Parts: sequence; structure tokens; C-alpha cells
Amino acid sequence: MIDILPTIGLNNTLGILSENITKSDSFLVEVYLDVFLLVLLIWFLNREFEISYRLSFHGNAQAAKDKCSVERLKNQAEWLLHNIIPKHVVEQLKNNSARYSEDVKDAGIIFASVTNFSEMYDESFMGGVEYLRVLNELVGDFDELLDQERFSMVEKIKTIGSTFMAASGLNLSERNGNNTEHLFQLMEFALTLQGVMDNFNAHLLSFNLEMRIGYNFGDVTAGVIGTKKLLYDIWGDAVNIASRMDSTGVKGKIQVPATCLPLLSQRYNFEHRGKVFVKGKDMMDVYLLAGRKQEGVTETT
Ligand SMILES: Nc1ncnc2c1ncn2[C@@H]1O[C@H](COP(=O)(O)OP(=O)(O)OP(=O)(O)O)[C@@H](O)[C@H]1O
Repeated sequence: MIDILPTIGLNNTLGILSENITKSDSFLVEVYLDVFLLVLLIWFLNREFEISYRLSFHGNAQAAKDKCSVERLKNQAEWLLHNIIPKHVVEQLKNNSARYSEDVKDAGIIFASVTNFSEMYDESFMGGVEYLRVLNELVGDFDELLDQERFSMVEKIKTIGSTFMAASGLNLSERNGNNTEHLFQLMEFALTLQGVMDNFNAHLLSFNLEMRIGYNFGDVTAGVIGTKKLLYDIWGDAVNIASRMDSTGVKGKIQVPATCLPLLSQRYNFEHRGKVFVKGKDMMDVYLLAGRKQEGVTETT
């Protein structure tokens, strides 16, 4: 009996001990498991985050690339459009469902014709290709002038065969309240065309191209024709007279009608040519530009 009691006590203690050990083991296992699950969750979330970050980085890079190419295409399209139609008209076309026409007061117009180009043009030589190259180079030189700030209000309208047609003051917002400055700009442009022509001739072997210029100003209607292959042009009596000033003009000279004199003679000298017959107008009094008036000194053309 005496021997049995301590045994029972030991057994109880061992039982309690082993129960405690089992409890703390399972607690530890649970803690390890939780920690493991937590680490797994963090790893999984981290991975998911990295994948989505990489995807969004790739997406952003692709979007930036696409945006660049769309921007480039848009710029190319605008560049093409601005080469066909003046900038201020493009803006109005965008806002007004591809329709544009406007009455413009006191626009300047010139027609500059290479009078003897047809003499040079010879289809028997390379189908005329060589001569077209010459015309293309000359018109290219004229076009380049339009990039100069001093001709900012001058707009090329088109070429008609070997005639270069330009106008000024068509963008009313550019005039800044001054309705005559663009007309002087256009006359300076016409004078510069003559200079370009002289320079061109100096480099042209065995041929001398001749140019005749008609100048006028007045009211015109500007508009865009068609919805495909758009054509920007100007029309009106003032345009017809400018064309007639060219066709009835004199080689190497700039001819203007008498109506332009009061304004233009503020800066230029003219010689009276007399009367010429202009279809639809009968006889018109016309003048040839003699040179610039510069601070009392006369510069002759
Ligand atoms: N927008 C324009 N572009 C090119 N040329 C023009 C323009 N407007 C008028 N002209 C030219 O001005 C000239 C005078 O025109 P107008 O209407 O007085 O006569 P027309 O009888 O039509 O011309 P033509 O006798 O040459 O056939 C014409 O040669 C015409 O081609």
C-alpha cells in the first residue's frame, strides 16, 4: 500500500506532464504552421504584385510606344494637310464638318509666269522629264521663300503650268488690325521672286528663263472645293484682274492696275505703261514697278 501511493502520484505527475508537453507541441506546430502559412501568403501576394507590376509596366511601355506612333502619324497627316490647305483654314474645317468658304476684304494676289518655259520644254528629250525637273526646282526655290518670317502673310495658292499663284492677307487674324502691311509683303515677295529667277538663270546653262508678274488687290472669296483631294483656292474680280495683269504684262516686270497706285506708291515708284485691253474690262490703265522708295533714294528693279 505504502509502495503503491508514490507510484500513483508519479503516474499522475507524468500524465499531467505528458499532457502539457502534447499541448505545447501542438501549440508550437500551430504557430509554425501559421508562420508558414503567413510566409506563403506573403510570398504569394508578393508574386502576384510583381506579376501585375510587370504587366502594367509592359502595358505602360506599349501604350507610350503606341501613343508616340499615333502622335507621329497625326503630325504627318497635319503636315500633309497644312501643305495642301492653309493652317487657319484647317482649323475651321475641323470645327465645321469639312466645309469652308470666306469672303476676304482687300486680299493681295499675284500671278508669276515663266513666259518662255514652253520654248525650253521639249517632250522629245526624255519625255520632257528633264525640263519638268528644272520647273520643279524653280518652284521649289519659290516655295522656300514662304518659310521666311517677312513673308508670313503670303500664301501659295497653286501652280498652273509654269505660273505661280500666291495671295496675301487671307488669314484675317494675322493682320493684327493692319490691312495694308500684307500687301507690301506680297510686293516684296514678287520682287524676291524676280531675284530668285535671276539667281536660277545664273546656274542654268544655255537658257534664260523669263518671268512676268501681275499684281492686284481687292475682295476675294476663299474656299475649299471637294471633300476628297481638297483644293483651296480664291476667286473674284480681283483675282481675274491679277491674272490679266500677268497675261497682258511685260517680261521681267511687275504690272499693277491704276487702282493699286495710291497705296503702293507710298513705298514704290511706278512708270505709267498706258492702257491695255483686258477682257471683260475693256481698256485698263496699268503701271509697271520701277523700284523701291528707300528714304529718299530710289532703287530700280
Ligand atoms: N482661282 C483662279 N486660279 C487660276 N486662275 C484664275 C483663278 N481665277 C481667275 N483666274 C484666271 O483669271 C483669268 C481671268 O478670268 P475671267 O473670268 O475674267 O475670264 P475668263 O473668260 O474666265 O478667262 P479666259 O478668257 O482665260 O478663259 C482667267 O484666265 C482665269 O483662268
